[in-house]
Amino acid sequence: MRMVSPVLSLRGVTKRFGGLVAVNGMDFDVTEHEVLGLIGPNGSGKSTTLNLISGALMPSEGTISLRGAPITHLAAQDIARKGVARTFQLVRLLPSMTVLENVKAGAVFGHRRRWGTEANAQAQALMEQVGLAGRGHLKVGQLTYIDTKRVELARALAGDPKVLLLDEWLAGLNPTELEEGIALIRRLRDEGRTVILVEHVMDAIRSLCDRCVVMASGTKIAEGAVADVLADPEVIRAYLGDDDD
Ligand SMILES: Nc1ncnc2c1ncn2[C@@H]1O[C@H](COP(=O)(O)OP(=O)(O)OP(=O)(O)O)[C@@H](O)[C@H]1O
Repeated sequence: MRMVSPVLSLRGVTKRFGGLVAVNGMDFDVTEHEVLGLIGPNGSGKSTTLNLISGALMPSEGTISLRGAPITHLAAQDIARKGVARTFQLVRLLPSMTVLENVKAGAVFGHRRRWGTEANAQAQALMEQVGLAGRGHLKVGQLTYIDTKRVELARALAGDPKVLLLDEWLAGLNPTELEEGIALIRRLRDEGRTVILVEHVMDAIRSLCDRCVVMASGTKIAEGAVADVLADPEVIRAYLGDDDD
């Protein structure tokens, strides 16, 4: 059997906030070109897990490795530089800057730095890819909600990340936008990107993910092929106990 070495590995990753264990001994791998869904009821620890991977938070225990090299205690900007890019649940862009400037900022801070004409050319290509062609001159503050999300995605892609973390990127979209958003992520998948998708939209998980990891109360309760995991009685119980879904 051919061994596929993981792009990203978590081993025993734990995060405590005072007495609360928000993430409890998480173990999982993401292999190259895989779209891994990270799902679970509200408050189960998904965003905290992404924050630990991207370096916004430090784990209390455990190890996070990128292509076998530990990144556990690096600062967020160093982790970004090594190739982990993310989008946020609440879009974080520079509102007084243009779309083009925001996308190019991603090329400066990312894994593969680009400047000048090279950064411009790449930003134009990415804007086209995410559906923002011709809108590079607009200020981000003038955009519709879905377009700000497109900018965030293009900015995250601009540094050529080895792993892309999408934190509820589809949240808040109307049904038409949702279809466009899913198609957009599918294209990323088809071009071989490695992605962790935190998402409440189950149709998106079903249509985009190879595998998923399910969290409940900070702990991994299931992992595997999407259809199997979603049929797992423990997973169903965890979701039924969640009043918000
Ligand atoms: N900075 C923090 N300080 C204290 N507690 C926190 C902090 N961040 C998260 N928590 C708590 O950790 C737990 C996990 O939260 P987290 O946001 O990771 O869940 P989630 O699965 O992403 O939820 P949602 O689906 O609602 O976004 C929750 O109980 C939350 O209140």
